[in-house]
Amino acid sequence: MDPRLVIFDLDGTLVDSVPDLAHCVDEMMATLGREPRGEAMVNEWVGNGVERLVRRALIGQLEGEPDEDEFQRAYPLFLECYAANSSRHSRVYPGVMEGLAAIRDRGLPMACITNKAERFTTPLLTELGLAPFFGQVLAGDSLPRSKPDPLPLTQTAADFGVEPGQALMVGDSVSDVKAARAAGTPIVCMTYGYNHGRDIREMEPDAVMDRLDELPALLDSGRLRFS
Ligand SMILES: O=C(O)COP(=O)(O)O
Ligand SMILES: [Mg+2]
Repeated sequence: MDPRLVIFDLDGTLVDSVPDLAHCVDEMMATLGREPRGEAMVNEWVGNGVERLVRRALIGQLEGEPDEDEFQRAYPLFLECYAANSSRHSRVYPGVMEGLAAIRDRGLPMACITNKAERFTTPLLTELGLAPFFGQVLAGDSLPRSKPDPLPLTQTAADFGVEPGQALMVGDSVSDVKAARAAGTPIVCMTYGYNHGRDIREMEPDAVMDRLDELPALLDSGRLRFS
């Protein structure tokens, strides 16, 4: 049995966005007279929106808060850089276009839910040719609460006229798993994404995939259960 809606996360699931994010983190750090962080560290800090990424970059770790004055100087620097560079080096992962096309050809509606801010989400989806696949896109600042809160998932399901348990979420991080569990939506995760340096299998998604074009076979296997 197929889901009645498939919801995709963006960063780390569809798009490898770290090259552009790290470039702008490092530009920002240089302007502040500080050391660059580099792609490996930025990889661990993506997933809770660009504001949280900037805060993490300033303190050099996942948890904690930077000096507020420095954040107020830093954040506009990052935003300006990323507005001009959000899809310069970002690429869809191998298998993504094929996987999305296969789900579309199966007649299943698709939505995208990201914690990336709306002003960056829309251009990125458009420039990488992903926008036409999605009937709806919710960004990190589209609603009062974002993933790991279930609100974007329950809202999207309602907008498509289905129950959350009739949808499938495809993500890459603990925030996706928590949001999906809280919404009652089955969740499959990509093994290659960004999960703060942890293997996503630890969060026990319903299944994992190495490439998105494995999704049709996973649906055919009957391993996933929808209400
Ligand atoms: O932190 C981000 O901006 C990316 O978030 P996403 O993985 O929800 O797309
Ligand atoms: Mg993600």
